[in-house]
Amino acid sequence: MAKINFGGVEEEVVTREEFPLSKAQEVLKGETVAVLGYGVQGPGQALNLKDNGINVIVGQRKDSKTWDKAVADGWVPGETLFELEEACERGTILQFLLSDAGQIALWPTVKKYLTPGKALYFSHGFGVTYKEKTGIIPPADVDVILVAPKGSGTSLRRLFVEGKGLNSSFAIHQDATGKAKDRVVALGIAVGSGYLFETDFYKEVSSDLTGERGTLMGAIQGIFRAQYEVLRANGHSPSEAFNETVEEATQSLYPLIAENGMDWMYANCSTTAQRGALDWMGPFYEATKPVFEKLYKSVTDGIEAQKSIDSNSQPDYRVKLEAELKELEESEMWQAGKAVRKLRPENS
Ligand SMILES: NC(=O)c1ccc[n+]([C@@H]2O[C@H](COP(=O)([O-])OP(=O)(O)OC[C@H]3O[C@@H](n4cnc5c(N)ncnc54)[C@H](O)[C@@H]3O)[C@@H](O)[C@H]2O)c1
Ligand SMILES: CC(C)(O)[C@@H](O)C(=O)O
Ligand SMILES: [Mg+2]
Ligand SMILES: [Mg+2]
Repeated sequence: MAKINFGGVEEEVVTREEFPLSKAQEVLKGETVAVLGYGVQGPGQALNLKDNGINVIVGQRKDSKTWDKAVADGWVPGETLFELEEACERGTILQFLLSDAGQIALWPTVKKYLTPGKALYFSHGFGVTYKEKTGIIPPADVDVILVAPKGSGTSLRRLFVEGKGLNSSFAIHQDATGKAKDRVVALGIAVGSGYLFETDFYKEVSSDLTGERGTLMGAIQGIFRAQYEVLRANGHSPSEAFNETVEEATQSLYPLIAENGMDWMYANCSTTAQRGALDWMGPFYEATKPVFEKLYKSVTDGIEAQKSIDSNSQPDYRVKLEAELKELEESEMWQAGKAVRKLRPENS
């Protein structure tokens, strides 16, 4: 583990320099990694593992769209693509990458194949942390490990192909074999992570549920919508409101933050903008901090997990989610966005 100073706080992390891919390949050479589920994380992790020379198979429900997607991605039925149950039998490391609600339904099947010495791998602390709600209680004689990429499986794959990597957290819930640390770090490197930082299942699930409901997804839509509506209500055109709210953020200013931090993005804007942003960051902070506190409490009280299980276990959960996404898509702001994207020079 490398000791790195993060803004004055020292953390031990794993980098690709100290744990190179060749070491990961060595650790995993006798293993069959079975990726169960081929939704968003499944393809990203499975394809990266395969391209990194790891022995990997995919388990998926036959006669499903995602089975066909797996075939289109090059997985071969009967060789590297199997029904879920057969993949569970063949795998020595079972990567449980069904949706969090789907994991509850498949758990009795997976459990049957968790013979001593195998490893059960998650990309979220959800199933194990909320065991009273999920029933996921692994047997004591298997390793229980986690690698949680900090981003979408789609980005995990895209960045890997570009020679980059998403950072991931890792955790060990159970070390039955004495090999859990090597196994989890090797998997973290082999799925295409940047650097790895250690956590535990509880901290992973509480931070992750907060982040996606907060700045990463929920808050960003809330704040974009609020500003867009104020501009529109005051007579600004959709073009002006969308460019000033979203397009400039994603195309110009956020990439500058990604490259060199907030101060550097500020420094590349006018002094007029800098003065105003420095004055207004306070009121926005004051207005939103209580919302983040409320959100974190809702997460740690288990309310967010319960809501997610209740709604995503319904037979028609996908149809309902799609209907809500459609509402977003059909809103004026995101319709304006569609028109703006079409007008980007690279798209016209
Ligand atoms: N989506 C992401 O990019 C992302 C990022 C980090 C961590 N994670 C975690 O990774 C895991 C997988 O997430 P995902 O978003 O890829 O999942 P997903 O919602 O895309 O579903 C994955 C697969 O589960 C299958 N599935 C759902 N219910 C099932 C059932 N009852 N029986 C059999 N198969 C079923 C679906 O067909 C699909 O192939 C979750 O624990 C999630 O929290 C996801
Ligand atoms: C990609 C995210 C939001 O980071 C992940 O946590 C998820 O649940 O999909
Ligand atoms: Mg999440
Ligand atoms: Mg996340």
